[in-house]
Amino acid sequence: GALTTTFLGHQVSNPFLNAAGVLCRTPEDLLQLASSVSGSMITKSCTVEPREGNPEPRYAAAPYGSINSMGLPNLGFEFYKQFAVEHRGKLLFISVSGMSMDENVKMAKDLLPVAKETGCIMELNLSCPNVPGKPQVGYDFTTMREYLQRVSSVYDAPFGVKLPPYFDIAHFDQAAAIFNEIPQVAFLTCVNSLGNGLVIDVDTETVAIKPKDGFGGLGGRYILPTALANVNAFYRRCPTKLVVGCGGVYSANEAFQHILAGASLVQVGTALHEEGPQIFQRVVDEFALLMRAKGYNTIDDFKGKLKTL
Ligand SMILES: CC(C)(C)CCc1c(C(=O)O)[nH]c(=O)[nH]c1=O
Repeated sequence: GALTTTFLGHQVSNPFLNAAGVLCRTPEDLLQLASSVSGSMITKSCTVEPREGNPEPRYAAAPYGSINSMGLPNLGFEFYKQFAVEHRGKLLFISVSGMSMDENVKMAKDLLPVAKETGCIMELNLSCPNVPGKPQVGYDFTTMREYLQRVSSVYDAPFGVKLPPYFDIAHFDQAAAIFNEIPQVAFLTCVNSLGNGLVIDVDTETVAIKPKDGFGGLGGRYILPTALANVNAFYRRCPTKLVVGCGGVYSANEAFQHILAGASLVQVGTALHEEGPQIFQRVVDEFALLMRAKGYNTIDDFKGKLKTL
């Protein structure tokens, strides 16, 4: 169909998938995704050991999106690796977010044979925690470069990185320079939630989530312009890499913006959490109508073709 596209040699029926973390932690979640219309799917960021995560409420819907401090609840690397081994059908991404560089290197090394065997693709979450007192790895460029050098030295297959949003042109330049040094980094997923927002309920005069005094990552409508800027900034700076868009996608309209900005695939997080996996059928139908209305036959007809003034 018109929405068919390829990603690192894998054909997908449409460019849509879930954002890591949403509807992808448990076997029940993953079955809902596998049986949805999404062209591909990704698992919850995992650590070597299973984790309970933070006390609830740890996710809250907000007027223009969502806030979360889940705390990396996941069933452990072995579960998601085994899921990849047994999975048949749509393209599968495995999100990895170890608690240390050693943990990430270990998971990458263990995932490699499964990736080569099954065609699943690793997405390394660079919002993973760093040494306490230091910023997340995605904001610590020295550590980020070391992470990517060490992972790519044990993982000789294409992989991607999930990036926090950047806001300073110099940071786009410095981050892109690092990614361009590492050929194994085949794609950049922009963006993870906007870190440490605060949602307040005026009636109760209280924060929305329990962990971290209510501080958490923002998703949804709050983050679309920032997500688009990050997609386009890295699309322009990393011509040998693919970009995956994530942030603020509720309909074909925002997905089209992400693809115009340079995204090859488009992830849906907050809107998927709020609407459920039937959102993929709705967005696919809307997207086909939008392409027809604009006279486009394939995604490549308009990918990255954003015009400037
Ligand atoms: C924030 C971390 C817990 C360090 C990583 C997992 C994660 C979470 C989470 O599990 O809290 N939420 C997000 O919006 N993005 C993430 O990357």
